[in-house]
Amino acid sequence: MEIHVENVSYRFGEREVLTDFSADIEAGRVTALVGPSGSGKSTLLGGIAGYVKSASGRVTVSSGPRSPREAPRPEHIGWVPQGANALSGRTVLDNVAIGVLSRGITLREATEIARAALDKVSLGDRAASLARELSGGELQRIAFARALASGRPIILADEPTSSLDAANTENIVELLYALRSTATVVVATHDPALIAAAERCINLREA
Ligand SMILES: Nc1ncnc2c1ncn2[C@@H]1O[C@H](COP(=O)(O)OP(=O)(O)OP(=O)(O)O)[C@@H](O)[C@H]1O
Repeated sequence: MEIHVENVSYRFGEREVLTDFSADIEAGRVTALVGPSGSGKSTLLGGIAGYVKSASGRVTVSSGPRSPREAPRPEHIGWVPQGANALSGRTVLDNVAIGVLSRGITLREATEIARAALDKVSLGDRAASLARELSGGELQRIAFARALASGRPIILADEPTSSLDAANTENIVELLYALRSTATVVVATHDPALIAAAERCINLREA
């Protein structure tokens, strides 16, 4: 799915963020939103997700260049929160299946989808572990597995490697590359390793 950001400005009280900002984000590659602290990376992710409303301009999504544009809906967006965000006393499998169940499918189907997503993030062998037994890097991968299992066409991740070491960062980069064949992947980041790996960087300060 493509994302179209057209002349948006966001306003928080007196403060304006991203004045008259535009960008088109294509499907099929990893896009990084970069820029100094406070430049509006998280705000723009929230705008794409549809929960931060712009003061002017609009954000729309479409399934291709010639397809009609529409406002992003919750069912378009897989949101990957930053850092540890799992139910610590539940298994890794439960943590992923819980999100899938909200689609109204059977427990058995949800479990199968969750297992496939865990395999894709290389956590298949930890499915029965309790989330509290996992490392920070593994917890971040659970968050990606949830977004993946949701089957949503846009995956948004805010600073997904901010608390990770080099090896775990490399795992996340590989994961982003794997995800981009089925979803449009956008990350907000300061991490030089992730910026170097991204196929496109949108610099919010220069825009
Ligand atoms: N809900 C809010 N209420 C008031 N101000 C806000 C709100 N959300 C964001 N801001 C302000 O908007 C500006 C941009 O914030 P945002 O979090 O988007 O920046 P960022 O580029 O993601 O920063 P960082 O790299 O530090 O995470 C900041 O000055 C911030 O204080």
